[in-house]
Amino acid sequence: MTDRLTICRNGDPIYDICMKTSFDGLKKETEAFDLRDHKICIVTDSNVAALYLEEVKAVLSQCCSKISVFIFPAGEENKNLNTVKELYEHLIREHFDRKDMLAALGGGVTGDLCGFAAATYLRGIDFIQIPTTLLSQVDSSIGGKTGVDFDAYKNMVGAFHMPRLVYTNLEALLTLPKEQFSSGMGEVIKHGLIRDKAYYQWLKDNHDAIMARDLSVCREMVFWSNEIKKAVVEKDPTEQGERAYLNFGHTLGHAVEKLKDFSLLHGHCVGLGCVAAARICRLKGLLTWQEEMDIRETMERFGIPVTVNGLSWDAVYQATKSDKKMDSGSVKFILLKKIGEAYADCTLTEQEIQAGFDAVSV
Ligand SMILES: NC(=O)c1ccc[n+]([C@@H]2O[C@H](COP(=O)([O-])OP(=O)(O)OC[C@H]3O[C@@H](n4cnc5c(N)ncnc54)[C@H](O)[C@@H]3O)[C@@H](O)[C@H]2O)c1
Ligand SMILES: O=C(O)C(=O)C[C@@H](O)[C@H](O)[C@H](O)COP(=O)(O)O
Ligand SMILES: [Zn+2]
Repeated sequence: MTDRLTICRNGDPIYDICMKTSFDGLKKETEAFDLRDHKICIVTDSNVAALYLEEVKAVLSQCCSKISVFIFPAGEENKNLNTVKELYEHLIREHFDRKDMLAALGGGVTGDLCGFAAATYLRGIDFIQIPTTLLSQVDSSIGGKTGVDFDAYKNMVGAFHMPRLVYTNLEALLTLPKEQFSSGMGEVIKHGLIRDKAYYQWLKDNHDAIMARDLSVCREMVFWSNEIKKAVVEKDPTEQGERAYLNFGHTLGHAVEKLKDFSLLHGHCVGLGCVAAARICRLKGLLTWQEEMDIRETMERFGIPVTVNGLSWDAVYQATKSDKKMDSGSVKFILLKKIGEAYADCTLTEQEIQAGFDAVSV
């Protein structure tokens, strides 16, 4: 199996996704950018810094004249404009110019935040993604969506800004806490549900090896998810249409994430949102009862909570309507025509959406 995918636009290559089992190959990949007279700022969070910063710094310093480091406290609650402001201040202090580069070393929080700073600092500088969580390896590092939360509204401020490279070290999965691994599985299962029934089946068949983090099976999984995301974002890079399918599970998921003050993980909220959406699909006659239950049980088997407590429907509905996915006043909801095929529905009534929420609310 090849260890590389290339993201293209109109048939022209834009950037590569490399899947390796160490950070060593970063040297060769970044040499291509000829940074001998330029600087790189590694942006990372406090947890990842303790694990991987020194190793990555040592590799990058072989092909770049100066390495600078910006470390912020880990957690979704820091994916905001305050942290971006601190990063801008750091870059100004360190005299970063348009030819210098940022490197996002970490999970989706780091990638989204660093990518947004790269999109806006000096009207845009280059950045690379070095994703270290399952979620960031399968989803957030690819496709150029960058941004931060604003007033706890998810990704309310952002930009499309493509990385120059995505360098995935699968071995980083081995240090990931269990709940973070299962959070990534929420997005992985989503990929199967919206686009590829065979992938969904393969995930169920390989449950034990995946949860044991067998790296050869994880590699196949990351590759398969990357292929799905590549196909979607190449066709619709700025979400004019089909890219919205990647938002399956997110409409209610984002509302829960916000209302729970980010105490629940993103991928878990997405999984919960997929279970709620599956109920709506079943009530609309698109999925059978068995299929709805299969989706619920699959999420549970991969460690994703399928219930949430303490949320009122009114609060959830208000938060849902304040998310970005509104279309001329209606909530744009992603549903499944069948397992493996998504579509966007702007006609759901409040009662239909509430029936979905009832499937997960306790
Ligand atoms: N841009 C996109 O297309 C996109 C797609 C999906 C999700 N997202 C965003 O991604 C974010 C979630 O990303 P995430 O789940 O990676 O969260 P995260 O970045 O907060 O990482 C999760 C936790 O794991 C730690 N960590 C990271 N790598 C580790 C490793 N190898 N070993 C041990 N610990 C490690 C981090 O320090 C953090 O505490 C959300 O903000 C979500 O909105 C963006
Ligand atoms: O890449 C996309 O497009 C996605 O929708 C992937 C999602 O998993 C991700 O959480 C994304 O950030 C959500 O999109 P948003 O526009 O609602 O922020
Ligand atoms: Zn997501």
